[in-house]
Amino acid sequence: MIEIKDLHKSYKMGSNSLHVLKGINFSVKEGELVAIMGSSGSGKSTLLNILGMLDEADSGTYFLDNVPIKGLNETKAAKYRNKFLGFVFQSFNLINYKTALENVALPLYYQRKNRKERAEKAMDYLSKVGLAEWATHLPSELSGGQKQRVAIARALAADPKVLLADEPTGALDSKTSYEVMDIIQTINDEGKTILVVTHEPDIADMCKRIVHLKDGVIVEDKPVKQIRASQYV
Ligand SMILES: Nc1ncnc2c1ncn2[C@@H]1O[C@H](COP(=O)(O)OP(=O)(O)OP(=O)(O)O)[C@@H](O)[C@H]1O
Repeated sequence: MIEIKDLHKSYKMGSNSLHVLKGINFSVKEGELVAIMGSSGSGKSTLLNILGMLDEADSGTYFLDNVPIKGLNETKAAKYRNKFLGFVFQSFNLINYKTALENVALPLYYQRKNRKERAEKAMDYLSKVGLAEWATHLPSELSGGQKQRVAIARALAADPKVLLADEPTGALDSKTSYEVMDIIQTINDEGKTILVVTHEPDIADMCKRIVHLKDGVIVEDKPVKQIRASQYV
């Protein structure tokens, strides 16, 4: 599904250059639930922005569903992004004047689904995250965890092949964080490929595999089960 090889990225700042990603290699198969973990400044967001086609690497290759991303022009890239990738952000990014249902229906509007289909599908996705009863509420009337669940339902409504979540629990207390991760696990159990960027080890632990980034290089890439087993020997 995702294959990246020898990815490098630097940021230019005046005459200086900050080398942030220093030769990243990894691949993600369909149906995986992967945490990209690392401390602040390790390069997680930079990597996620490249994976999300919001930014380009300086060198290296990135194949998404066997298509090389570098060769795409902007229009094609946008189409490809909308078709393949769904995003969930730390700050939810909901539209404040739209109800929960309308927020979830938005990608369906862009897919030119008719009104009835939009309402039905959006309701299905809201139900999936346990918020059917909150359909007519505005984001301001929802808790942080509920807002994130609406954001997840919205991302799913576009039926992306891969869900990219950037610190999805970063603005939530631990109990609510676990509830949101429970939903992410359920969606993954149903087959969705998901990448979760986090700096919190207990959130990474709720994924199936952890890619540990440190100073722009991958220092560990292992299934969670294997990491847990090695902790008990
Ligand atoms: N647009 C930019 N211009 C210049 N430097 C940047 C830019 N974006 C990020 N950086 C720098 O690149 C390094 C990696 O940043 P990045 O945001 O990828 O790390 P991160 O692991 O996601 O950190 P955090 O958890 O704090 O978000 C940091 O030193 C940051 O200051």
